[in-house]
Amino acid sequence: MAGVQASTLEQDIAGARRVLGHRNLVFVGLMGAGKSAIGRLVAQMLEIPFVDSDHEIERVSRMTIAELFEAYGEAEFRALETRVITRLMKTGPRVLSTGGGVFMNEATRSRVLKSGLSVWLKADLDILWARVSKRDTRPLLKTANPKQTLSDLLDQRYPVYALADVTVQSRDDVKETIAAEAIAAIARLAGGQDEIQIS
Ligand SMILES: Nc1ncnc2c1ncn2[C@@H]1O[C@H](COP(=O)(O)OP(=O)(O)O)[C@@H](O)[C@H]1O
Ligand SMILES: O=C(O)C1=C[C@@H](OP(=O)(O)O)[C@@H](O)[C@H](O)C1
Ligand SMILES: [Mg+2]
Repeated sequence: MAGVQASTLEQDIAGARRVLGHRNLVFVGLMGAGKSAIGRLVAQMLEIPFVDSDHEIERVSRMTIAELFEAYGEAEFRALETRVITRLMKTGPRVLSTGGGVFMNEATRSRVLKSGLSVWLKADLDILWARVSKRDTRPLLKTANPKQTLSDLLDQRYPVYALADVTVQSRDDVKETIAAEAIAAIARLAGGQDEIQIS
């Protein structure tokens, strides 16, 4: 019944907000997983602020991600990304959707695991490819065989993304359903973890 589902969602929202406390909810995962789209939706549902690290980088640099890669190279982009995430992790709560490389940085990952709550949006290669191939905004995929590049990144990164606190399967279902699943998964952490304070 719709009423029962609605009240369950409301309970999950309240539960997730309690579990989160002052922490940031950090979405991690590969390009196309839906971190930006689902993160924004989850923030709306939890009624907490939303920040996308790529958008924040574009705002402070006044350049697009593609322009940054082009002008300064990946290393400089990563340095900027680390600075932005480090700053954002100091206050909360908010939903923070990261770029796919953020959680691969060991120091950043430790910071997120220590003071945030991380959700890995996990998706199969074909779903990721179907989504990212519609746009050419991702410089790492400007290769001779971008699907193979994505597949290689998946092999390298999935063992690391798996260190996130929660895993949610991102699939071809409406975004609201995936967002609700992420919220339910966070609510289920109640009692399972000590509150971690932001330092
Ligand atoms: N569950 C979904 N169903 C349909 N389209 C989706 C879903 N999740 C994400 N998308 C779309 O896929 C594309 C990539 O999503 P995005 O949020 O930018 O991923 P990421 O930030 O992880 O790279 C966007 O066009 C987004 O609207
Ligand atoms: O995986 C990566 O290393 C990257 C992912 C992108 O963000 P999305 O994961 O939001 O596409 C963006 O930060 C940049 O192109 C690099
Ligand atoms: Mg994104």
